[in-house]
Amino acid sequence: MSTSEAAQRDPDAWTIGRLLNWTTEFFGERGIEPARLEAEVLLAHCRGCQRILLYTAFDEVAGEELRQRFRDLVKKRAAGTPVAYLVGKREFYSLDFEVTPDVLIPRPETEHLVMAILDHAKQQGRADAPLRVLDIGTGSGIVAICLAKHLPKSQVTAVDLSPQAIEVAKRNAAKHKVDDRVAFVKGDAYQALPADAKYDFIASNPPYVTSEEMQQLNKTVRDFEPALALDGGPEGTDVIERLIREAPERLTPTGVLAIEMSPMIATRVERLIEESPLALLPTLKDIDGHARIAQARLEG
Ligand SMILES: C[S@@+](CC[C@H](N)C(=O)[O-])C[C@H]1O[C@@H](n2cnc3c(N)ncnc32)[C@H](O)[C@@H]1O
Repeated sequence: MSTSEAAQRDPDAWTIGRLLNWTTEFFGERGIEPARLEAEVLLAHCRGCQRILLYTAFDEVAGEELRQRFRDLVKKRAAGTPVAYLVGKREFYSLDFEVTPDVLIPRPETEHLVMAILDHAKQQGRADAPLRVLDIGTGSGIVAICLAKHLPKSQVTAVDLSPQAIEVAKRNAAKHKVDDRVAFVKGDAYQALPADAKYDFIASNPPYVTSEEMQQLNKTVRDFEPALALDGGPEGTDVIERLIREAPERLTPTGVLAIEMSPMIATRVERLIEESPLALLPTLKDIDGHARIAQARLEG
């Protein structure tokens, strides 16, 4: 008897479909959204299949071992652990990246940071040039690695204060076969870089949550993602101020600095650029129309 025939005989059998429906309701009641998607991602992970294949197995009875594994993850998710940490990966810019609790979970907004740099490289007609690129606060390495992949002759330097994050980023660079062109540096912003090093592009998604906002963050973010990746100090601009202040010495004459920020601090970040020797370029909006990427270049 096949597992789907078994399901037809026993309406109480835990089929893939019933597990999904039950978990979607369970997550929904606890405010875990998108409930269906999260249930699917966890079940597909436990079953070792793509999410889409759950639908062809809808009537299949789930074995005890699969149910146990799934139950454990559902419990952890209900207690707040983000799905990306439970499955150990997240997609960004159409690539899969390893994530652990030592790194921020990649956000879709950050794709605008990658696109901003790629657009500048194309506009300058230098996408295939041997560019020098710097990513400050690399975390899982997503920005550095996507830029290395799409700027095939570039040499990328990726900096982070967290040695644990750098280990994750190194594995991601190897996985995506750009480890020969991405150098990782443990350090504080520009401090550990050679004194005379200059870059064609500086990208950063720094910590930019204000101290007040840190208290109001969703528990799944505040209690599980690294504070070092989020906390931008009282105004959210502790790291951003330093990135802007020291950029004039770090950019090549045609170089561009692009910084991801929260729309809440956009005006302040633009003012910091205007007060610096840099020229402010138009701020880019994200898909929701929020000011998201501040940009600057050397004056003149
Ligand atoms: C918002 S996360 C961004 C991670 C990754 N780039 C991304 O977009 O998902 C900020 C990162 O900056 C690092 N960081 C915080 N302060 C730093 C500093 N002063 N110098 C270098 N890295 C820093 C954190 O460890 C964290 O990995």
